[in-house]
Amino acid sequence: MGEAPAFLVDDLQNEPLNGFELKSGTCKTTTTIGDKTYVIGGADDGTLSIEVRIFDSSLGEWVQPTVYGTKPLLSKGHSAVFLNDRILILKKGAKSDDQIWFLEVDTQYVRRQQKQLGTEVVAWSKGVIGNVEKPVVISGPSGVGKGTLISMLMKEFPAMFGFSVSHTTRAPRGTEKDGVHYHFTEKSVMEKEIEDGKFLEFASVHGNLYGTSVEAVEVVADAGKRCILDIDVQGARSVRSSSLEAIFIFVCPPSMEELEKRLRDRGTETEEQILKRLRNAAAEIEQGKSSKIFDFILYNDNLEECYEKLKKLLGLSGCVAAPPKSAALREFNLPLDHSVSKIDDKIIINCISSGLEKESKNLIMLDVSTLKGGAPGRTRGLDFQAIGSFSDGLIGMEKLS
Ligand SMILES: Nc1ncnc2c1ncn2[C@@H]1O[C@H](COP(=O)(O)OP(=O)(O)OP(=O)(O)O)[C@@H](O)[C@H]1O
Ligand SMILES: Nc1nc2c(ncn2[C@@H]2O[C@H](COP(=O)(O)O)[C@@H](O)[C@H]2O)c(=O)[nH]1
Repeated sequence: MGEAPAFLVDDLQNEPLNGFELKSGTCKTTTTIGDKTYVIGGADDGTLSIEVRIFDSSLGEWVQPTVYGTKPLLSKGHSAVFLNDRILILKKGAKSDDQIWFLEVDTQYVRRQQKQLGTEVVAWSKGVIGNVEKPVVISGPSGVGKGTLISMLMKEFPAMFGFSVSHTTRAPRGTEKDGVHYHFTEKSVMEKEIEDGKFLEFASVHGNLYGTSVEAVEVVADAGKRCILDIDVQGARSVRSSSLEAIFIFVCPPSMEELEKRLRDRGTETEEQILKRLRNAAAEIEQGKSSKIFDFILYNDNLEECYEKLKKLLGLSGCVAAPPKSAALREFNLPLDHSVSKIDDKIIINCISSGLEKESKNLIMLDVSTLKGGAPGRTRGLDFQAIGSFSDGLIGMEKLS
């Protein structure tokens, strides 16, 4: 709660239109939803990110919400459009991969956090152009061959898949590199980051802490790739109940004897660790097979055959490795001078650019009808089209991609 700067209260009383910048010239917008007015923009304390304050007219008070997610950096202004449960923010003069953001105000994720904290919560999620396929979660007991199968997939389809690099408190094995195989982390540091809400899931596995940070998944989505997560059953259960829609695959060994042989032959664990991992394997296999977490169960007996089955269920059988249809790589430059309107699930952006002799206008349509994901990760499924350009009365139709 707090005192509102006088000019903001004046602005709020005098500004009838949602989504447009306030007259105070501070690059703030207001969006009113019911009793609440969300004031979004640069804070007056010199912070570099876009801040959010809420004026609750039923209480006549300002509320400082708890803000989840990475905050977008300030730009030269933005437009704001309310879409059912979130506010679309279009940043002016930002780089093409930093223009579209969502401030979630009433999504399932936000409601859950609000219930837990008992305070007002909002959450930021960056928008990703295009429809990257659902992430793939692969689980199974230690030594079953998850890492081997994932390496084969990434080698054959390097442009299609990206690995979610987990955090762990265990020590690196001989050839493992920090930031590539894992982010090797101190327990106290990881525990603090978990407390700060930076992890999508985490679990204590074979005596160490492992976890998937929100950032690990976002980095892969930003590169326009399909994310692969190699996590244990507890982690898979947490992801299943999160807002990350994924395909869940459980890998089983042909027998416990073969699992033990693989673990021993790998030669990366001490005898004590091998025994611990084998003890845990029985329970993991039991849960993997019986719980409703997994969409598919794969038996990794013959490696090549198992790999072919994995490709088949990912829709890659007979597929020639090709670059993904990654719309995230498309350029979309939002000029400083534009106006925004909303028709159903379509956002119409009217871009005005002045040349030496004449002014030309471009109409861009941003389709938000098939949004997927969202906080605590990226919002996918955005598409945009140039629906017209006109100068001197000439109108042209063109698809941007
Ligand atoms: N189908 C298979 N037949 C025989 N050996 C296999 C097969 N699949 C994997 N392996 C071997 O088994 C060992 C364990 O495989 P891998 O490291 O991929 O297991 P993992 O499930 O990723 O284990 P962890 O969970 O401990 O990381 C490796 O030495 C690998 O080469
Ligand atoms: N819940 C999570 N489990 C994870 C994560 N990263 C890895 N793992 C699982 O841990 C075991 C052991 O891995 P190892 O590299 O020490 O052999 C294995 O089952 C992995 O699937 C994670 O981020 N979260």
